[in-house]
Amino acid sequence: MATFEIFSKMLNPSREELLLFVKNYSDILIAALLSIVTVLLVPKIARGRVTSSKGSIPGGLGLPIFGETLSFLSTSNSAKGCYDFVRRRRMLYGDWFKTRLFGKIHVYVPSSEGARTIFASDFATFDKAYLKPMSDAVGVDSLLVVAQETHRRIRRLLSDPFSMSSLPTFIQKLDKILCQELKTREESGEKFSVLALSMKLTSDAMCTLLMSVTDDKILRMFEHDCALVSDAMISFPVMIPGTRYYNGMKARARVMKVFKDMIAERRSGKEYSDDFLQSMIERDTCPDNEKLTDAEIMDNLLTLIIAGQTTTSAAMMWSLKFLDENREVLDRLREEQLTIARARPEGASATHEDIKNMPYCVKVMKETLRLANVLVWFPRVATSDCTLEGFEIKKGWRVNIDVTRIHMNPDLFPNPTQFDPSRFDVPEMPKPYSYIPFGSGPRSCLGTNMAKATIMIFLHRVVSGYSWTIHDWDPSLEKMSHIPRLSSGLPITLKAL
Ligand code: HEM
Repeated sequence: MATFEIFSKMLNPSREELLLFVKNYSDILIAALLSIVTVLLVPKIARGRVTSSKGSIPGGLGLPIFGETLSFLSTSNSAKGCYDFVRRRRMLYGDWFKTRLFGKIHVYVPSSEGARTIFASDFATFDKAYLKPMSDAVGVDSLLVVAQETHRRIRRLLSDPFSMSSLPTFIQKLDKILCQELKTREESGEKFSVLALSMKLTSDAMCTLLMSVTDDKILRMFEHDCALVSDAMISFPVMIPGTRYYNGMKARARVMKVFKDMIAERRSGKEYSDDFLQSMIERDTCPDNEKLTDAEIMDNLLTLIIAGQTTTSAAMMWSLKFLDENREVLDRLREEQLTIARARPEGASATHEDIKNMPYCVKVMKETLRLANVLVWFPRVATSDCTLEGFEIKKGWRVNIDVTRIHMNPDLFPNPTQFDPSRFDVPEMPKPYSYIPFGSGPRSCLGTNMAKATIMIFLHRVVSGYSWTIHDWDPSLEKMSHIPRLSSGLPITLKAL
């Protein structure tokens, strides 16, 4: 193409090209625009670096109000992922640093001691705090964002489907879906993305467990729309068509409408299987503290699907990559898994009992979660002035437990970038709160047992049934994701053993 034509195309983009540009860069464009306006309106820009005096935390706060939001968004929009924003600042300021994002001062807490203090003071000195787009995505009645008293009630009522007693049924349902999906993919011989498969599996398993949804059209709608809502969690929260935030909020509205219709249908007297949604509806006549409002049911159904799907599916994807890179670990795991598979009658489901007999798989799962850090930090807000390890924290500051730093600290985990399940040969961790993939305390992960079981059943079926070939080794991370995931999704082909 002649140079003139190239320039002419750049200056006169097609409608599709413009839309694609807006979709990919809208958050950064909006943040850049707002930053420029601030620079013009505020006469003195306090760009100064805040240095460390005794008790104060070092860090650069950037522009007034917007702080380093632009840099955060642009790092999140790169192939290194949003945690690179933290990594770079740690190199500049040291382990403890502060920054300003979306108008709030954020402190990153890099130590297991700091994590312990925060977990122990959850609901007292600290409370949960999400960035605005995150709380908009899950809704004001979500377990993730409600205040202490409401949290206690909602958590108690949500706990049932995630108890140990519900696990055997969940494992059977998941195993059935998983076996079918793997068989279909192996038989087709075609390349597929592990991430896409694990997103589908976790979404379907959750929708079946919570609402007994089996209609494929509705399942695909949930999978698609919940992923859009999740994508909106890192975005600039303004309703401009074409942006991630806009698309996420529209998807949220569609999902809410389906939930509302399902609740109305069930109340109209249709018969339904015994599931979480039904158990909530049957509480209609209970006192207020023993039930959920419809808005609470809907926000929390969405929360559970998103919280369970994105985290667990990312861990499943990383587990296959780490195993492929560490063949001696894979061989040992396969030996264990084949013993279990061969002891089971032909065609029978994997069971909860099977999982209890997989000591090496437990270590592989734990090491995957340590190295993958699917939740890169855990956000809180200080509800009063306090100190953390001698550093002053002001009321209203965001305090992020930097679990990635803790899990990658060489003093706690020697040679931390190495995938080495044998670290977990010893039952005790090197220090309390040094291994916290599911958090701790009153806000710890509600789906811990389910997530562990899902990853282990996945590993069991893949490793004992198939070998795989990875078709793309590009280490780039997905852009604008709050969860580190390979942008390739890890494309593989399967071959039956
Ligand atoms: C590998 C998978 C998973 C990981 C690594 C993970 C991790 C976490 C962590 C670290 C927290 C606490 C965050 C904090 O303290 O700020 C959390 C909370 C939560 N998780 Fe998970 N999670 C996973 C899977 C699941 C699943 C399968 C579900 C259920 C469907 C789930 C539901 C929740 C909920 C509802 C909360 C909020 C609890 C509360 O605030 O009381 N998670 N998760």
